[in-house]
Amino acid sequence: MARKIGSRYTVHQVIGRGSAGTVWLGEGPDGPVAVKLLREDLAADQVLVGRFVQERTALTCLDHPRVVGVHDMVVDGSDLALVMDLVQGTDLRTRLEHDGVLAPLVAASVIADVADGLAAAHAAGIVHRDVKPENVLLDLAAPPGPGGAPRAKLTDFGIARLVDAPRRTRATRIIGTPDYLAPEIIEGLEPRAAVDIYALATVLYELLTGTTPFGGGHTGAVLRRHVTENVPPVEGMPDGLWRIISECLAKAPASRLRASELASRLRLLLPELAGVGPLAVPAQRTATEEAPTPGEAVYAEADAGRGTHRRRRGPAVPLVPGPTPDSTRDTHTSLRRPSAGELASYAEESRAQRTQPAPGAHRRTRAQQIRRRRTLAVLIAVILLLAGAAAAWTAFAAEAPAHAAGALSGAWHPRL
Ligand SMILES: Nc1ncnc2c1ncn2[C@@H]1O[C@H](COP(=O)(O)OP(=O)(O)OP(=O)(O)O)[C@@H](O)[C@H]1O
Repeated sequence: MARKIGSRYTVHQVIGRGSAGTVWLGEGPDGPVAVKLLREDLAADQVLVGRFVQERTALTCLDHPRVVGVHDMVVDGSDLALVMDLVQGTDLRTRLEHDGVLAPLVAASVIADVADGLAAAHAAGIVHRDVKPENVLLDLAAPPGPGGAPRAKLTDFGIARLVDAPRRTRATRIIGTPDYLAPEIIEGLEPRAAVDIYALATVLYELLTGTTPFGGGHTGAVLRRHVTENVPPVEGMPDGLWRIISECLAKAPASRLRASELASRLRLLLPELAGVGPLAVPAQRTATEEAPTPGEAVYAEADAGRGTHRRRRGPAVPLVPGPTPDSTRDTHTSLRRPSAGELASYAEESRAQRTQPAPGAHRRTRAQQIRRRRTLAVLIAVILLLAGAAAAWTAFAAEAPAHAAGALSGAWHPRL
């Protein structure tokens, strides 16, 4: 079903859905484009429309091969649309879901591409603020990079901030996706370029291990870990990659690499990563296993219905035509920022949990608890069954002589 967007674009087919709207395959005066049509409620928000128009230049000025370019913005009646480069391929989340983990060479090459895009954005004074696998598109039509790695492009610059900002963002709220939030954002500092580096290092860790370093469980637990915990070394992780990840996940923003440094450090490592197989990682965790501590319970509401770990799906433009992906998932979010007291209590909880040093270990302990509870339940059931059987036997034994006598006499009498 074709539909006109403004006077210059026609859209034909939905190629994906995100929390802010629907992405369509379209046609413009210069050829095929991707058109992100914002949700009606957002498009009807005059403050939001005003902000989009104000930021038009910032959004459309970024021209870099590793960034999905925004060519145009259309405000037309009830339509508010961003016209973008059309990327033929898939997004990094879908690739990760398909593969589980990526080989170190492929992961490093993809992240180096994204770091190049970020370097260009940061040089232009733009902070992305929502770097995550969903916002990295893999251009499968372009010649592959080292080790056959697909070329990556970063998309959705500033969209989370624009969409969340007008009505919901106050000094007390956080914009972003919990797993990728730098600690300084949680502590209330103004997000600078280093927040993107922290998020990108989180993505690199996730590509290599299949899980984010501080994710899992309720949002409050995730925020606490960002602020108070350090990532323990991962068995089998190539040293060079581990050093880069640790530097970029530093709690102090100033200690992190800059985007251009990150890109060049990763590229220097590529030759030694050639031929290194993907890490052997344990089975995926189940995020819902972890119950919130009292301090974290305040975030349960933010988690409800959002499914911070629901992962999705959906190609950008599939090279092989298939069914239209339905990618309805709320990925970025506006959260209440924890108070200083809550952060301090998170730190206390962290100290109390010293026997559970790593998020992975934390989750394993929780799984063990569940197993222990199940074993206990089975034991109690067996004990109750045995007790019942014993009581029944005692009662039977007490009555047995009389029954036996009656039965014997009853059995014999007729024959007498
Ligand atoms: N420029 C593009 N070219 C091709 N496909 C795209 C493009 N931009 C987005 N897509 C696809 O459209 C889908 C939805 O993208 P969108 O940016 O709306 O949401 P998201 O980033 O996945 O999630 P959210 O906006 O909730 O963070 C994704 O599957 C993505 O792969």
